Amino acid sequence: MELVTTREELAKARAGLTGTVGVVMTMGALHEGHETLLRAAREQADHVLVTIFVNPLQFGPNEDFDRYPRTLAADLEVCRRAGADVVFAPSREEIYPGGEPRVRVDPGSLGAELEGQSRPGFFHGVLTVVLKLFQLTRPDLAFFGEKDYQQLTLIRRMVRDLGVPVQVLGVPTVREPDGLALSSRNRYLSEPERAAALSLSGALRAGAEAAEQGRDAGVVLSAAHQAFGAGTPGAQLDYLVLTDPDLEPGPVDGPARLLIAAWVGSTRLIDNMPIRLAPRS
Ligand SMILES: Nc1ncnc2c1ncn2[C@@H]1O[C@H](COP(=O)(O)OP(=O)(O)OP(=O)(O)O)[C@@H](O)[C@H]1O
Ligand SMILES: CC(C)(CO)[C@@H](O)C(=O)[O-]
Ligand code: BAL
Repeated sequence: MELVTTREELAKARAGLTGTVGVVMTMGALHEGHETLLRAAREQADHVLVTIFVNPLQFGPNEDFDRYPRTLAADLEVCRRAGADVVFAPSREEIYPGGEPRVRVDPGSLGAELEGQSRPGFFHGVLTVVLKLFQLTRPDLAFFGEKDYQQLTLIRRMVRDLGVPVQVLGVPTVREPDGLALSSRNRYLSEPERAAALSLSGALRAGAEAAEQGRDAGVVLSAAHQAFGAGTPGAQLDYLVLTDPDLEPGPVDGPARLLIAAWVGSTRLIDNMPIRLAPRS
C-alpha cells in the first residue's frame, strides 16, 4: 500500500493502477463503517484508492473542524488491513492551493434542507471537495455510506447533472449491536450521552416496525416521535422526517426513507432507515 500526500504523487500512483479503480472518500478516524466501504470497493474494483481529508469547506464557523479526530497512523492500518492500494492524505494547501475556492458546486434546493438547514454551506463544501477528489483520483466506482443519506443523494445528483464519469454505489449503514450507527463523532460521546444517542436508532426502528404492521405515513412518523421521546433523556431532536427515497418533495407512498438528526450534548448525530409503506388504497 502506498501513502501519497501531494497531487503529483497521487497522479503517479494513479497512473500505475491498471484496471478499474474504486474510491472511498473519508475524513479519517476510520471505523467498521469505513472498513465495510473499503471491503465493498475491494470486491468490486481491481484497485482501491482511499482519500483521507478533513475538508474545512464543509464545516461551519462554530462546528468541530478543530477538534475533529485525526488518527492517521491507525487509519493507515485499517486501510492496509482492508487491502487498499493507495491512500491519498493531502494537506489543506494541497487541496485548496489558492485558499478557499470562490467557485463552489451548488447543491440546489435540497442542499438547503435537512442537514443543509442546520449546516448552511455544508453541501456546497461537500460537493466541491467530492468533485475535486473525483478529478484527482479519476475512479470508475465510488462508494459512499447510506449513513449520510442526503449526502449520498446529492452526490448521485451531482454526478448525473454534471455528467461526472463515475458509478456511485451506496453501502448500507453499519451499526453497533444495540443499533447505534457507527460514526467518527461517536468518539465525542460520554457514557450517558452514548445511552441517549440510542434514541435516534430507536425512533427509526419504531417507525420501521409501524410500517411493517401496515400503518400509514402519519402513524409511522408519530410512532418514531414517541419512541424518540421515550428514549434515555439527553437527546434534542433537530428533525425527524419521512420522505421519498430520492428526497424529492411530495406525498410518500411505498418505498420511503425515515431520517433523523439530533444533538446529544454538543455532538450532532444523524441516522436514517429505509421504510416500506403499504400502498394507499
Ligand atoms: N456507519 C456507517 N456505515 C456505512 N458507511 C458509513 C458509516 N459511517 C460513515 N460511513 C461512510 O463513510 C464515508 C466517510 O464518512 P466520514 O469519514 O465522514 O465518517 P463518519 O463516521 O460519517 O463521520 P462523522 O461522524 O463525521 O459523520 C461516507 O461515505 C460515510 O457515509
Ligand atoms: C464525502 C466526504 C469525504 C467529503 O469531505 C465527507 O463528507 C464524508 O466523509 O462523508
Ligand atoms: N459524515 C459527513 C461529513 C460531516 O458530517 O461533516
